[in-house]
Amino acid sequence: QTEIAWWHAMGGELGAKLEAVAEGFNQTQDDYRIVPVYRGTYGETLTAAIAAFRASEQPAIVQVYEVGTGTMMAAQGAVYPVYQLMADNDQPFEPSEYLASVVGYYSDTSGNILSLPFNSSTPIMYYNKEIFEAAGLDPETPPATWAGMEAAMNQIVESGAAPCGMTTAWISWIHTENFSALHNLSYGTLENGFGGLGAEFAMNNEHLARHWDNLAHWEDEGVFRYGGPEGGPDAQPAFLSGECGLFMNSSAGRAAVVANADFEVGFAPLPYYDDVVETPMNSIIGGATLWVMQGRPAEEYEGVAAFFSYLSQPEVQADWHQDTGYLPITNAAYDLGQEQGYYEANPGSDTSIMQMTRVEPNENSKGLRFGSYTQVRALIDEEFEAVLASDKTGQEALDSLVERGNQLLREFEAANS
Ligand SMILES: O=P(O)(O)OC[C@H](O)CO
Repeated sequence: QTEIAWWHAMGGELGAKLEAVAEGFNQTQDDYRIVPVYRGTYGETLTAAIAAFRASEQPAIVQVYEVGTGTMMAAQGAVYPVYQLMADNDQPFEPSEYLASVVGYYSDTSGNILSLPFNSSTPIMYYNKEIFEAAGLDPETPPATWAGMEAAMNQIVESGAAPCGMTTAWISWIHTENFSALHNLSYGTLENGFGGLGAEFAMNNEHLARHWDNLAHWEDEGVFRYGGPEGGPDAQPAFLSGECGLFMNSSAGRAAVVANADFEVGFAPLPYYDDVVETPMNSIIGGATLWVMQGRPAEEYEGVAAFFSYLSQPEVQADWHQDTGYLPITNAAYDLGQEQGYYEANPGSDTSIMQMTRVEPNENSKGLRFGSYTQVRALIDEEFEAVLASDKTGQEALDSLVERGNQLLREFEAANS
């Protein structure tokens, strides 16, 4: 039996479900055994995979978050493109069967898909209906705008319904990148980096600056609680324990919410500033894809291709989507959920899909692709924390982010062209 290592970044409920998916494949045949290995956060997993490749100790499969795509695409020689892997191993693979917005994110300029869409998500809002009721808010009408959010946060705290109005995961992904997409604001030149390595950051606009200032102001007032850097590890516990009434997180936060919330949870699209856009754009995808690394024995690649075919089956995809809150990656998996009556039986389970597909994505909302973005994400957290500490205004922090981020982009461009 050939063992195939799969490095991943899924802890908690998601990790358990990922292991069940691998075991599901292992049970279907005897030739290969997928061995999942948890490597920490997305950032840590990507860094570990690159270091392992340099030391010739790379796994066959590594799960890389969406913002690592630019780095992986540039890592020629390290990556075995998925379209090629499937063709080399005679496994059928039809990109048009996958959701268009997901395929576009992970294809090269010739339209070839380079990594396997496995767990794509998009951020949504969760809220505690019991806290809403206790605060005198309508539990069936979550705030749609940031003005409504401010009023709801204040009412939750002032009424004594909970000590915290709102908390959030991912300042970078939700309150910087998706914020820009929803409000139809450019994040960077050259179509947010899709047009080539020469792109520059351009997110230092007054609207994002105001939003960062607002978050800092609400934190000062005690109605917003910062969840920490990168994924915001303190946010989900603060929501699940009933301390914060509203919570923004990946649609895949659904798994933990369903497993652990002992109150009724509402699901809603992300709020927007109605003086910036009349109606918000689509949100952008997050989550991760599976990249195959070069340099492993041929029999491992046969097994990887068979595993990827297994992962793409409608039943496997639909189960994973429904159990976790990740998007249904194939059209067939979404159709299957509809036939099963899943979305009707589970109100809010399609909030993510609706929000992502409500308008045709444009160059500000189809996503971003920049090199060295793991480091840029760390800069976003650092600059945002400087605003929280009142060391900088939102505008000063974003100007500094653009300058420091562009420095990283120029270094990345020089190293990869
Ligand atoms: O929590 P996930 O897996 O949906 O990922 C969130 C972000 O997209 C990571 O960049």
